[in-house]
Amino acid sequence: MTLAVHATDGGEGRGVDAADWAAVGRELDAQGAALTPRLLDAEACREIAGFYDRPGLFRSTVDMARHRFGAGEYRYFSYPLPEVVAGLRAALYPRLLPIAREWAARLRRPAPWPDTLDEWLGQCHDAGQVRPTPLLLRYGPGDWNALHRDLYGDLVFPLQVVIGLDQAGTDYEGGEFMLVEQRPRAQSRGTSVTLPQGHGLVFTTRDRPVRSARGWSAAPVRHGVSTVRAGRRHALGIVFHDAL
Ligand SMILES: O=C(O)CCC(=O)C(=O)O
Ligand SMILES: [Fe+2]
Repeated sequence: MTLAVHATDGGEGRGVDAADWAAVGRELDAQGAALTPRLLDAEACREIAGFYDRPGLFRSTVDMARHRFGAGEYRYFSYPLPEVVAGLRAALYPRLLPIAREWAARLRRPAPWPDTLDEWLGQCHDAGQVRPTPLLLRYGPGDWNALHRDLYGDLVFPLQVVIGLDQAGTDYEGGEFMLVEQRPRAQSRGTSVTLPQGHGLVFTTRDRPVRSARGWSAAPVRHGVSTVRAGRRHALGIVFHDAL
């Protein structure tokens, strides 16, 4: 599918402030996912992809085949996060917060998220969720990511962002980002998105409100990546709650 890109000025590289966040919220309601304008230029994307070769930046490496998560590898950053990753995480959080709160209100759930990422991470850390969750993924031919949810404890921020770091069709083939939404009392809906380099895709971490006969109900959402057929694909994943 093609998702609309929401920029207020059409400019590239203007970062988080250039996005029309109200439009992102509407697109999330309609599609369950929404693209931001470009957040990182090509050079920044290459630099971040290159972080993968610096094991000192990471707390752990996951062999996806070994855990039956798919095939390929990803690495969780350690604290302190590289400045660009920490900056994006802190800048995106307050933009997604109104959407998170609105969703909680629709679902009549508590909205435990404070105004700043630092305060929210403080709550996570007090609850024992102390390990950083931003991650860098590297896929080669034959690699894929099974449908999953990035839940690491009771404390959950309901939205997350993935940034594609390569150019689809040039750097790699295949490797579409996939979402599957389980609809209440109905068959599931699938959506695939080819991540445009440097743009963020905002999507649902656990479940999202969908209209039902009597108001709203929560539709569980899983995400994954289809098999990369050629080349190499990197993605930066930004999750806002930390892990136990
Ligand atoms: O590689 C991707 O596009 C998805 C990675 C992922 O699972 C995530 O960012 O949580
Ligand atoms: Fe994920």
